[in-house]
Amino acid sequence: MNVDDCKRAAAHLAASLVKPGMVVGLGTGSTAAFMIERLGERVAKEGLKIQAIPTSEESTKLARAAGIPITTFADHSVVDITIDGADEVERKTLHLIKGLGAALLREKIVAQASRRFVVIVDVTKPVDQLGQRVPVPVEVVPFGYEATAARLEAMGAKVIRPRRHLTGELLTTDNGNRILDCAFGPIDDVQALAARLDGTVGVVEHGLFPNMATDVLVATEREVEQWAP
Ligand SMILES: O=C(CO)[C@H](O)[C@H](O)COP(=O)(O)O
Repeated sequence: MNVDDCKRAAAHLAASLVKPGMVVGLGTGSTAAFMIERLGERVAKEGLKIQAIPTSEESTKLARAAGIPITTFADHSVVDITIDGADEVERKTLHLIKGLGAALLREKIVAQASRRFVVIVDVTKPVDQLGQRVPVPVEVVPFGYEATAARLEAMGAKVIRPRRHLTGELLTTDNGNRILDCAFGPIDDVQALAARLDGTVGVVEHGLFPNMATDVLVATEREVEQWAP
């Protein structure tokens, strides 16, 4: 199995947890895309009746193309289940880094409103300590973002301003904000760092998701492991 096969296996298992009548949060990224495709098949073939709240414009497009009905928080304040990918999962705690696809703000709003938050990853994502492989993406308001970046650097981060692959422009989120990728290295106290980022002026939201996952499905070459906190 290659990485895409692993992502698909985790995505399909997660899609099987969705039951008729549920409001479903749809994550963003390549693993979530397999899950959206599978839910679309269930809607078309089994007549599965669900309503979905996507976490990005990209996932909204995929859901529409897959024939999944879309709803919003104006009609549903609680989401039954959200299924989303992650960039790192800390093995012991199941704390997450998310948002390298720039959708972290909507992802966190939807995850926080969910009864169940199922994270789907391939075997490359679990780590012993968050921050050991990837930076923490931080969504910041455009005004004064250079000053916010300096603030984050003073907190010990190496800050990278990601650009769009094709155009080279600075990345702008679906919410019109900027992303700063903040490499802190291995993070000893995830909740303390999350609190410091929460308290930083100019920061809208960050990609640390401590104590949020209710289930993590990790696809290895042989099976999909199911982890719970
Ligand atoms: O948080 C995310 C997007 O903001 C994604 O879930 C995360 O980047 C994982 O993506 P992929 O499944 O493509 O590896």
